[in-house]
Amino acid sequence: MSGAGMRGIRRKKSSMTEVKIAVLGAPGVGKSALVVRFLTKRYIGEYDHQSEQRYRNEVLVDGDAVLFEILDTCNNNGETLPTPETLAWADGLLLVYSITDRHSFNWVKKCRVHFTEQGTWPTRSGGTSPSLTPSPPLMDVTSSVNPPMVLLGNKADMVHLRQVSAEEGEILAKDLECVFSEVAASDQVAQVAAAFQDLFREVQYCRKRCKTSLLDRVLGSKTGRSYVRGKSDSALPKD
Ligand SMILES: Nc1nc2c(ncn2[C@@H]2O[C@H](COP(=O)(O)OP(=O)(O)OP(=O)(O)O)[C@@H](O)[C@H]2O)c(=O)[nH]1
Repeated sequence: MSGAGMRGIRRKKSSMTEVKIAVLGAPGVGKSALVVRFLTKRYIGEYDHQSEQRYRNEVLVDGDAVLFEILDTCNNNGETLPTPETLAWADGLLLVYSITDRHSFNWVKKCRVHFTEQGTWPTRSGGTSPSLTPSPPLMDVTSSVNPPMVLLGNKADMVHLRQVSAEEGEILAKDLECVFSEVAASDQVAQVAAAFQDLFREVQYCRKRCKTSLLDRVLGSKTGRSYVRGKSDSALPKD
């Protein structure tokens, strides 16, 4: 990000919130285009397909600087499902398909089954890939919870080639209990940024919920809290 772009960001290095996001999807759905759009506001049209890329950048969310670490994954054959290492590394997942590619939508559906089979957000003490440092434990690994996710139907500018309806995206998002939107990395800056920011808020909510449930357990509290996924923390009832 340019110096000018960073000028408005309040720098609180020591206490800056960090978030690790893995961008997952079938080949060619626009993963790199979305990441580059979010971090630089630019769209360059052609991107490296050979290897996964990692980015670290500060971005302003709700008035605070957040350090985004983003893994732009590489799925060369279109069959590979997210590895346990990637899932263990990430705080949140951006699941991407292209509205012009039915196979890419099916790939995300396969991921959903894959998560269910795993039964839980993979344990943080699991294996680490050589290039990835695991985050500290986020939540109780014995609980069965979906990872914080956002589902994106990319290439929404190509409606004439649409193969997946918006309704299908909404249904899948309901299933995954996550926020959904259709975007076009090629045209939209704000909408793409909003998707990453929504995911960050989901991760923050999860972190808070994890702390709360631990506290509940320690204090023996029986009070339950409900959460409407997709709402920002500000929309949640105050303790
Ligand atoms: N029309 C249109 N094309 C897009 C959009 N987003 C990405 N593309 C194009 O789709 C192609 C693939 O985009 P990438 O960002 O490389 O896709 P990827 O998912 O990272 O691809 P792999 O690295 O092969 O997995 C490129 O030619 C992009 O320019 C979009 O919103 N609309």
